[in-house]
Amino acid sequence: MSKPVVAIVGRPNVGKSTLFNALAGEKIAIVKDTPGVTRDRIYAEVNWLDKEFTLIDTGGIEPDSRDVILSQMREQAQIAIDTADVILFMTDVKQGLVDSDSKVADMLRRSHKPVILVVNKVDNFNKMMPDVYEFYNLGIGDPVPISASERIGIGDMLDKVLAYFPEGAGQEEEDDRPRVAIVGKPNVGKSSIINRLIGKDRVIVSDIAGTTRDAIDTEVVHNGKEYVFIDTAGLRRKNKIKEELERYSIIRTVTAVERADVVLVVIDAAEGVTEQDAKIAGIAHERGKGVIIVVNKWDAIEKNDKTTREYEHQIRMVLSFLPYAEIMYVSALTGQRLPKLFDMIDTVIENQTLRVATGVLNEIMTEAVAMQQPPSDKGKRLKLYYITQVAVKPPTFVIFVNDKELMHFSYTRYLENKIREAFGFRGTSLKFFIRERKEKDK
Ligand SMILES: Nc1nc2c(ncn2[C@@H]2O[C@H](COP(=O)(O)OP(=O)(O)OP(=O)(O)O)[C@@H](O)[C@H]2O)c(=O)[nH]1
Ligand SMILES: Nc1nc2c(ncn2[C@@H]2O[C@H](COP(=O)(O)OP(=O)(O)OP(=O)(O)O)[C@@H](O)[C@H]2O)c(=O)[nH]1
Repeated sequence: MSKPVVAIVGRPNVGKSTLFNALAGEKIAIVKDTPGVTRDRIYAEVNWLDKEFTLIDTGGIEPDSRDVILSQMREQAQIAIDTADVILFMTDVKQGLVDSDSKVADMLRRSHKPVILVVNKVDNFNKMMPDVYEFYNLGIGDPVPISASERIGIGDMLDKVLAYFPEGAGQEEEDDRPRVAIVGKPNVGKSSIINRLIGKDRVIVSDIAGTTRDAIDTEVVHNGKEYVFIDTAGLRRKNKIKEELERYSIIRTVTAVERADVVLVVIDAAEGVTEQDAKIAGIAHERGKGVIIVVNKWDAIEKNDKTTREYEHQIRMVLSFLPYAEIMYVSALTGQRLPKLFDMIDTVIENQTLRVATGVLNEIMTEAVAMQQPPSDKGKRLKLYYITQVAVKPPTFVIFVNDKELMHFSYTRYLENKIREAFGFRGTSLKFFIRERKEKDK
């Protein structure tokens, strides 16, 4: 079972961003070299009483008239219904009950999704409770008073959220079939790839960006082995302003990537690799998933003996945070190299779950330290005592040192390269935690 998704829906100015920040806290600061992904606070990881969930903010557009507000709220609510396990429907005790609140409440009620009615800006519970009762009129359950800015009532609200999580949420899936998410900008050929892999036309593929349908999990059998493809093609919501479409596409990508072992980041060869591709790839990287960059429409470009190298160079530059990612050049149109994708997926999954024995790791570390002296500062030199692998998916290592401050990013990167030289780990990120240990308890 993957991490549950909680979505916030509500009118402008009710305090969604404030609650988002209160819940996400510092955790939203993500790896610095991943471009753009969370700067605009579309989603964050939240940890409450040892339960983890992904929080998404479905809103964020400045509305200018009543009609626009309502239509945007419907849109937000629809995104929440499509993607979330629990919906936080946020209202504002100061604005009181508004017509659009009732309309959205009707929509949420019909969806049969768990909804928690949050009444914000109740900065003083004693004085303001009578105003909160008015919200019972929405008919979607008990209003939960909070003050996002004063951080009152948030714990009780989160308890209610957690109560809706399915048993075992956030834990390892029993199903051990490889799960592969196909992500990428509109029109790069996601649907076409999956149709080719399945061998029949499953969905309508069209020339207009954003015209297909919602994500579907598809089972594909290759050489007698089952795979589950999670595909985000078809941002079928038309006539959207660019920002909104992008927000929606990021939410969809996040929720698909969350459920996957390996992510195929599809790029259009004819367009080349763009910043938007980097944003999407960054989501897979942040989450420590296996990553294969699939350069599609390889049939559509003119090639000579340098083309592949030039493409690779370009990709490595724009996606510099993903040096470990595998790259494949395919064509959904002709089927070129698509069957090879399965071998690549198998390899990446093996690498994601590879465990290296502690003895071997420490040999590598000792040798690496002998070859390149660890950094020092003010006469104090970094000492590395011990390394051990503590987790897989992604492979995660803990290094015990004398002083954390002395462990430079570049030295960690150097050790990572040494480990990769020995074991490859192609297609997967590696995580490192640095812990201090006093010399005497070594
Ligand atoms: N008194 C009070 N004000 C709050 C509270 N929470 C948020 N606000 C204020 O309400 C205003 C709107 O808050 P935001 O968090 O930006 O609201 P939002 O829903 O994200 O707004 P949009 O981005 O327009 O959708 C800000 O001025 C906040 O300071 C609260 O608990 N009490
Ligand atoms: N030449 C060429 N065209 C392709 C290839 N793959 C897809 N296309 C075309 O690219 C367009 C978009 O393909 P889709 O599969 O709908 O793309 P998508 O990524 O699923 O798009 P959305 O549903 O908008 O997210 C269609 O016109 C396809 O025929 C390919 O390998 N070569």
